[in-house]
Amino acid sequence: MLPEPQSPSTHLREGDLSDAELAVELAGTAGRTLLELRAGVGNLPTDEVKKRGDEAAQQVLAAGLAQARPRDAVLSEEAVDDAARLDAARVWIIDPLDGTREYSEGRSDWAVHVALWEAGALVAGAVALPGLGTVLTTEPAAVVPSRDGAAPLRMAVSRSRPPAIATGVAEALGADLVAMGSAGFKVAAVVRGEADLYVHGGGQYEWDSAAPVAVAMAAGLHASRLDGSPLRYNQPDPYLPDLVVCRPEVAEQVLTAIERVQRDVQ
Ligand SMILES: Nc1ncnc2c1ncn2[C@@H]1O[C@H](COP(=O)(O)O)[C@@H](OP(=O)(O)O)[C@H]1O
Ligand SMILES: [Mg+2]
Repeated sequence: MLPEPQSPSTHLREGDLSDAELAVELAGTAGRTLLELRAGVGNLPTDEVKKRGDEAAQQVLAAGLAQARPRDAVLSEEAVDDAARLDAARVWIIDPLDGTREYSEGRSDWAVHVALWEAGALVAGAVALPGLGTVLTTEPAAVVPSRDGAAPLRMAVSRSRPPAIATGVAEALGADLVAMGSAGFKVAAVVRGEADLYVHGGGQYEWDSAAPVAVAMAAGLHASRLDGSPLRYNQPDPYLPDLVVCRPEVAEQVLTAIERVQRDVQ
């Protein structure tokens, strides 16, 4: 039996939960709502399932944030961007349904992202993985399992639009490619020890990576742009087209491989 979709408004009050606890609560609630919705859609066209999923999850997160953090700004994939966020001290960066395609296909590789940016840094976040029945968060941080250093690296990439750079980097590292949907699910695969790195280029937005990167960095993983520079959030243009998340012990090797492959294709 799936849990009843809850309206967070029934019990969320300002100050009841820490920021990380709130992120977990909201991402988990949106995830359960999405599972319930999908179980009840029958054979609706996939575009309609995507639309309903995006809307339902947005509604849960927006209502919960308005209730529990009424003074904070929000940047969401599913809402009109309000420039007031650029002057706000605290901004929630949310992707109500990441991996919309996979969700609509009945797969489990999709996620709900809730992150908090405060004064220049990601300070709290949660990534719900409803298909796996789990939520990763920043506090308590996830514990990344150890890996067999002799085994080939496993590199998570987009299953529907793998970036041009992916194959070259995998070859340079002798890595096996593991294709899956959703930026959050791929970062979570590295956190969960199912993959060792995630490389993306060619297009994405702040909401696709903010919560996953918050969770990954809290767990001690490396996260940066492909050129090794820091990922910056709450920028005027939320386009943030590339990133790499990997185990810290392979970060230097991975960044060197990316640099070499990018130089070769130029
Ligand atoms: N080239 C690109 N341009 C813009 N967004 C991209 C992109 N490649 C991936 N994304 C976004 O990143 C998320 C993960 O994609 P993928 O599964 O291909 O790795 C998806 O988010 P949404 O599902 O929230 O739209 C997708 O839209
Ligand atoms: Mg997304």
